[in-house]
This record gives sequence, structure tokens and C-alpha cells, in this order.
Amino acid sequence: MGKIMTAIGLMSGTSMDGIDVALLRTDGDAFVERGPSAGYAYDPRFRDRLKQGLEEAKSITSREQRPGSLAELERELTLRHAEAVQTFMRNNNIKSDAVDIIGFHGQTVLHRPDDALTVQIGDGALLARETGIDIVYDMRANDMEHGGQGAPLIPVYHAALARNATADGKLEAPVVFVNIGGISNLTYIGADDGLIAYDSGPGNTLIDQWVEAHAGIPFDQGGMIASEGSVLPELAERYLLNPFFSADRRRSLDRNDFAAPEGKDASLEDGARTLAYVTAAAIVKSAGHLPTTPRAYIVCGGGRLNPVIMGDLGSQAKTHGANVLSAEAMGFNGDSMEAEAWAYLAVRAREGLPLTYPGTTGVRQPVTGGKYALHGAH
Ligand SMILES: Nc1ncnc2c1ncn2[C@@H]1O[C@H](COP(=O)(O)OP(=O)(O)OP(=O)(O)O)[C@@H](O)[C@H]1O
Ligand SMILES: CC(=O)N[C@H]1[C@@H]2OC[C@@H](O2)[C@@H](O)[C@@H]1O[C@H](C)C(=O)O
Repeated sequence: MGKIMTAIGLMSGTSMDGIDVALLRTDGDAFVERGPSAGYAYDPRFRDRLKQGLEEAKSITSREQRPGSLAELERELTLRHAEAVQTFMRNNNIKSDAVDIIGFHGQTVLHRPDDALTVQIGDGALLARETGIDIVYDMRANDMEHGGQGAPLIPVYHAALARNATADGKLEAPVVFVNIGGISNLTYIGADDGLIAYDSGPGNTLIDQWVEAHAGIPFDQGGMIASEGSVLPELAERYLLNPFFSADRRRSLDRNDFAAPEGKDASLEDGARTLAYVTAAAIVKSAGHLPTTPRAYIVCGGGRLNPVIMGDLGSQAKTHGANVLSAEAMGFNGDSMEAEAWAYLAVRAREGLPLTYPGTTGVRQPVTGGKYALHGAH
């Protein structure tokens, strides 16, 4: 066993709904002990600023550029993360000298794997100064420099969880972890420990955009709106026939790769129902590229709280003989898993261990990654 470190992971995902924080004790390998976690929601005004930041980021051609208000946004985002860390440590009685490292994801504002360009805003040095803790950040860049898609990075953590659950007799491979966030991604862990991962399609983003534009609400809580509607097959087909699903090569997605329907395309309810169906069908369709059908799908991320998505995923997976379980049914935490993963990745980075593999991002060889900001350096 390697050196066990105490790490905090910070995730601000593509849904831009807030900051997830989680504490982990780990050696970056098989030893994983999950600690407390929390979510700190963004207020609607900051969420709007992030959305504007995504627009401004469209003109970026090299990853250091911060056009428009992006530099100011990066500073504010970082200070919000520092505040989240401080609140989290206060609420859980954790002293900063008890934490060895923070894994800081930042906010993805642009992701164009075909141009080898991925930009996560987040100022590691500022966060180190504010928290007094060493930071590992910018963990996607090195993967891209070595020919990878820069995403997904969570698979190595899924693999550690699966290995431990299999050893405890709680799980039988092959198994798939699905994260239904703004975008959905899946990790396949084969019986021989083989690891395959990729983005599987639009997650909640289209549903969020649809209900925001037509009902002025940020998301379809509990799938209430979708449950009143019907699937419109033509509209669903329009998404599911996208070349993303049939291409030979799996590629990672940007939030803007799929667009929400036009208002005239559907009623509020039918639109929400159809997009929930698309979210589930995209996962099953993408899983068709795996070497074997998994026995189970373990679902994490906010989409698992939408029973319409879960119902569709359950019935479609069943036709292939697979069960669908929420992360909680396996004793995991579906809200904090990404933040836990960023804590785990920070420790792996510190130990020089690989973060990504040819099977997870298409990188040429397993590579580590991350930049460091040491709190004593200033
Ligand atoms: N109670 C709920 N009912 C229905 N949907 C929900 C509920 N809670 C959260 N969601 C959905 O989950 C989304 C947030 O998911 P999550 O926090 O996993 O995304 P993320 O981490 O930002 O994204 P990504 O994994 O793509 O980076 C919300 O935008 C919403 O659409
Ligand atoms: C570029 C980027 O931020 N991608 C995110 C996004 O959100 C889900 C999916 O698209 C995944 O590829 C990734 O996040 C997860 C946490 C990952 O890297 O594992």
C-alpha cells in the first residue's frame, strides 16, 4: 500500500449548478475511505455569468486566453471554491493542516477534443493561497497533449470502487458505471479488470435548457414535467441518429454539441418526456460499443433523481439482460462521486500514477497529469 493521504475533491460540472466537495482518505490505489461530502449551489445570477462565460470562451484558440470577462469570472469562481472549502471544513470540523491536498476541477468553458483544446477555468495558485492547502488542478491538459480526448477522467476511480466491491462480493463484473450529469459518460469494468470509458451522450443539459426556456425553471425536478408527456418518436430519432452514436471512434462531448429542440417542436411536457427518453436511449446505444453487455449499470449524477430517465434506462437495459441500480443501492454516493474522484486523482497525480489510459480517453499511453500550486510557494 502507498502512503495514505487525506484529500478534498472539488467539482463544478457541466450542469453549472454548483460546487460538489468531498473528503477522501486514499493511497491513490486500492485503499479508498470515503469521508463527508456536500454541495454548494450557485445562485441564478452566477449561473448566468457562467453561461455567458461559455459564450465568451468560444473565441479561445489557445488555452491560456481569457477573452471578455473570463479572467474576472475565473477569479470569482476560484473564490467561491475557496469559500466552499472553508464552509465544508468548518461544518465537518476539519483543520486545514489535516488535509494533504485538494483536487480542483475548475469549470470547463470549452472542450474541442478534435482541435486538442480543452479549457477549465480555475486559478490553482489563488485557491492555494486562500485555503492554505496544496492544490492539483488542470488535470485534463496532459492527457490531450498525449493524444487523449481529455475526458472522461473519472474511470480510474470507478475502477477502484468496482475492484473493492467485487472483492467484498457485492458486485460481479462486467459492470458499467454511468454518470448522468450535464453530459453522460460511462465506465465499463470487465471481468478481467479491463477498463473502457467514454462520453455516452447528452445527459441533463437538454432537459435543463428545455424547461428553462419554456417554464423558466432550472431543471425538471423528479421528472414531474416529463411524467405528464409522451415520447415523440421523430424528435427522439433526430437525436439518436446523430453520427456521434454510430462513429467508429468514441469522442468526448462539449456541452454545446447537442442543441435543445425549438419551441415549435413539442409541448413542454412532450419535450421533457422525449428528452428524458433520449438521455436513457443514448446511454444504451453507446453501451452497444462495449465488448460485452454489462450485468449491471450503476447510476450516479443528478439524472438518477429523474425517475423518468431511470424508468426508461431500466426497461431498455432489461432487454439486454442488465439491471439498473442507483449508486446508493450499492452503498456509494451518487452526488459526490465526481468530487471524490477529483480527490482520488489529486493523490494519484501526486504519486505520479496514471490518470488516464488508452481505453479511457484514447491517450497513446497511460499518463499522469495535473499542475501543482503549493500553498507555501507565495
Ligand atoms: N431531483 C432531481 N430531479 C431531476 N433531475 C435532477 C434532480 N437533481 C438534479 N437533477 C439534474 O441533475 C443535474 C445536475 O447533475 P450533476 O450535478 O450530476 O451534473 P454535473 O456534475 O454538473 O455534470 P457533469 O457530470 O456533466 O460534469 C441538474 O442540472 C438536473 O438536471
Ligand atoms: C471536458 C469535461 O469537462 N467533460 C466532463 C463532462 O461532464 C461529463 C462528461 O462531460 C465527462 O467527459 C467530463 O466529466 C467527468 C467528470 C470526467 O471527466 O470523468
